[in-house]
Amino acid sequence: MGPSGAGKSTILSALARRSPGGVVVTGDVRLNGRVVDDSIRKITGYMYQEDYFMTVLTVKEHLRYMARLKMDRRTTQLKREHRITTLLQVLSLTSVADSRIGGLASDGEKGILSGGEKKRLSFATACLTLPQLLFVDEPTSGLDSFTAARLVSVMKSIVLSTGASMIATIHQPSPETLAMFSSIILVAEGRMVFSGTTDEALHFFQDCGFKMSKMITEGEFLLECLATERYTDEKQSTSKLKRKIPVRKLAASFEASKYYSGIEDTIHLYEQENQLNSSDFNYKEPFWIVKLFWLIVRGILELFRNPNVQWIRIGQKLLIAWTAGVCYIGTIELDQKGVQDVQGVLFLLVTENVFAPMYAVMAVFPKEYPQFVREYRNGAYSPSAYFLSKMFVIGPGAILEAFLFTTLLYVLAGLRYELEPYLITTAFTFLCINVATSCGALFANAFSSIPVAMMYLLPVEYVSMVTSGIFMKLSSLPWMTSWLQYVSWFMYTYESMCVAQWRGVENITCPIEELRATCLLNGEEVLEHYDFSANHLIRNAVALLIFCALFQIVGFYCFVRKVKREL
Ligand SMILES: Nc1ncnc2c1ncn2[C@@H]1O[C@H](COP(=O)(O)OP(=O)(O)OP(=O)(O)O)[C@@H](O)[C@H]1O
Repeated sequence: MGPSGAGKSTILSALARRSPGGVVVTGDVRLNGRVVDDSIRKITGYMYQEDYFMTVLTVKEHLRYMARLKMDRRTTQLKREHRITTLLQVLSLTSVADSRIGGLASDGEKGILSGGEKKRLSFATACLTLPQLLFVDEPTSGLDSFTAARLVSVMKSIVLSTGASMIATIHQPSPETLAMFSSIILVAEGRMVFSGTTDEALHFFQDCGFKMSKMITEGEFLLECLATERYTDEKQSTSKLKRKIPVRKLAASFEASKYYSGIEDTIHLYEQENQLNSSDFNYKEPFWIVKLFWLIVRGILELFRNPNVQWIRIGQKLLIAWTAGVCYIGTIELDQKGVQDVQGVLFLLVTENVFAPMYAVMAVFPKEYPQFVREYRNGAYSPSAYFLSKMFVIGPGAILEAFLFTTLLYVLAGLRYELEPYLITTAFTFLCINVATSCGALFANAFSSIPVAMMYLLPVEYVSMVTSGIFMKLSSLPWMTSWLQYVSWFMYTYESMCVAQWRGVENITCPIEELRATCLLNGEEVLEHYDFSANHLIRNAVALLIFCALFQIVGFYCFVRKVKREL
């Protein structure tokens, strides 16, 4: 307990070994005398001050997925369901078990669960694994004093029923709430100022010269003793304190007091009597592949539940295909004008299948990052399982969009009505889209923010587009930039689509016989005109697969590096 900014959350996360990146923690964290490492994350529960949930899930679904990701792999389905049902009942969440969790206030969405219900759901999530030690950061913030006291009371009964311990930070407890804590640690300016029972704390501060007015509660009195701001004019102070003592001095007085030596004796006793043995950590987390599976299932469910993500984008795609397609209806013939029209449609197919999926993926990673951080710090899954699950979840949606877009535009524009060219066009659309999504994942994770990522991505995209053969003859590229065509995934896709349309076309009409020398008279000439070769299909497919793999590997490396740096 301590005033705002005293360092409560910092010390709690340090004890739970969940400190954010950049926070330097010195010393050991000991559990019954034994030094613990980061594996403590898997065997302890942690409830954060702010809630982050996948808001389109229902309360029960959320708990079910978290149970699959976190509960001991030996737990049976029956026991999992029983644990969820019990928690829902004890935390009075049964009536909202099938309601969607709703958005965060900061999302601008209206939340379906109330603030108190979300706090209880957070607590249920932290309790799922029956942890023997629970860290709870400001469980009562934002709640009225009655609801806060009720919540702490329910938390305490759940924790006691499993024989566990709970360490909570608390800002301004009501007398009822404060009375529920068996001992308190008072913190100010990042220092421990007192540790013991509430009664001992009152005695300690009164010994230090503070006088408690009858007008204020015990909690208010303790907070006022720790208040760091100094009043220039005593009359401005609502405090009835006799005098102010700097926190540094208070901490020194505590260290010299009998209460402090009592703590040292207790620690010593615990070290001797309560050495943990390895069976205390008898927790077997679910297998990596099982976590990956449930992350994919959860991601797919979210995708289908969230119309903004999927259905609207599919509708938008079909609309673009239709709008573009109707402009070409009846225009494509095997003549000189038709060549330009076909090349135009192919250009639309390539660009539309690159930019939209790439930007969609770029938006996903930063949006979900806060929730990933929470779940990762709680030991729910690894960065590799999360990253791969995203690729699996985003891939099919993007492919469905591409398939619908390509098919509609292909038919409306009247590209070659034969199975083989259609299949080649669709296959390269799939490959291109996978390269684009992988590239989006790479840039989203390689840079600190999306604007910075865009700053680097746009030039790369433009170079890739300019050297694709759409805008200039590849043979006319100057020698120092001609190699760029081989790193242009636009080029590999565009060339393959051109081959699909023009390979085997034997006659393209020329309007004026005298101009035959300047006309493109068959498909082979069209391909030659663009410096493309009909033999490059396999090469292009392999190149796109290599791009995809490369972007995924580097993207994953950047994601892991970012996680390691920040967490
Ligand atoms: N021991 C410490 N040494 C240096 N800086 C610290 C220490 N403890 C906390 N801080 C810094 O003080 C600031 C406030 O810390 P923290 O958020 O933990 O406070 P809090 O008591 O939880 O605040 P609130 O009640 O407003 O959530 C943070 O910037 C944190 O990095």
